Amino acid sequence: MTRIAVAGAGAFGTALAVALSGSPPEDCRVTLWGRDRAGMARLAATRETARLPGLRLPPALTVTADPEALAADVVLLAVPAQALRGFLAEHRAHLAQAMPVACCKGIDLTTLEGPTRLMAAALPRSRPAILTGPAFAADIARGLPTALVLACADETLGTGLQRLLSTPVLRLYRTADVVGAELGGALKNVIAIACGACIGGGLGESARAALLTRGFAEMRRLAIALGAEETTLMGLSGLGDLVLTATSEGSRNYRLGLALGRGEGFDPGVTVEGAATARAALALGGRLGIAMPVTAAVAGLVEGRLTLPEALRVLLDRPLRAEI
Ligand SMILES: NC(=O)C1=CN([C@@H]2O[C@H](COP(=O)(O)OP(=O)(O)OC[C@H]3O[C@@H](n4cnc5c(N)ncnc54)[C@H](OP(=O)(O)O)[C@@H]3O)[C@@H](O)[C@H]2O)C=CC1
Ligand SMILES: O=C(CO)COP(=O)(O)O
Repeated sequence: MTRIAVAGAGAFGTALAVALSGSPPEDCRVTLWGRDRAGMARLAATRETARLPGLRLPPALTVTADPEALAADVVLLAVPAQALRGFLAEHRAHLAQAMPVACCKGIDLTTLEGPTRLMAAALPRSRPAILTGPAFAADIARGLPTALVLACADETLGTGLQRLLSTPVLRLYRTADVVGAELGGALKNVIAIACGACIGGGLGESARAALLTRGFAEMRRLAIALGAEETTLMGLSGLGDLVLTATSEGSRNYRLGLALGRGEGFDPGVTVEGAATARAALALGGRLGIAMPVTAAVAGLVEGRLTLPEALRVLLDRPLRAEI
């Protein structure tokens, strides 16, 4: 019996827990853990959540706020990237024996580290993995076909996780390039905000294609400098997730961009990973001497330092150069 715990009962954690408990690939038991005791008691009773309207939790899925549930064999960490460090510090003891799998997309603003480095620092005996790629929680929860990538430096552990976490409709690919997988997922959110702002500001689909492509060049430059393999960025976590989130109103990052472009407000309670990650990526780029003009424009927009016309002018006034 393999015990899988999903930590974080938001949209993504709930969708993953539902997918895994609806069609257990092996002899395993799935538990969804959330920090909000009253909310988890309500979820256990109603089997419904406002984060995924229309979904009913399968009977096989256990729902709890008891942190003892985190002492499982495999724990999927589906809390936002900026909350991960605090979550790991708080629950280190429960997670000590678990195989942790990050399910978040971002770079920690304080340490400038990705999720797997945070996990390795907090849980030194673990071999961290990350599950990432192009899939909206709502699509996974509805059982639509999706593909993600499971990254783990240890190929044997990675192969085991790939098998354990795949379902007949959730197809996992595998890579040992943990850095590339986590940076692809983190950085695409920044470019999705840029693309949303472009459309929201009425700049047109041609401009969005240019931003998406030049933003992707920026993603690759930074990721490779940090040790990623280019092929990983060309895959599901990177190009695949960028195409999804930079073109769909299903993406919260894209919707924040739309709001910025239109000069509208945006609910600060919504998880939008690209806002903090833009600042973190810019800091990393500065440290490594890598030009990141699109990321700088997004950071300026999000922080209110730049208007959309000003951000556009900065991008267009850059010296003409070779396309690399
Ligand atoms: N939604 C999607 O389509 C996808 C999301 N992801 C990634 O998944 C991650 C989570 O996003 P998502 O589930 O959508 O976000 P949500 O906003 O839907 O949920 C976030 C969850 O994290 C919980 N949480 C926040 N801080 C902590 C903490 N310190 N300790 C414990 N729990 C905490 C929240 O609890 P509370 O409700 O109590 O605040 C909430 O349940 C993000 O990195 C996102 O990029 C990846 C692929 C798809
Ligand atoms: O990462 C996602 C899909 O792959 C979800 O994107 P948002 O966080 O922008 O909603």
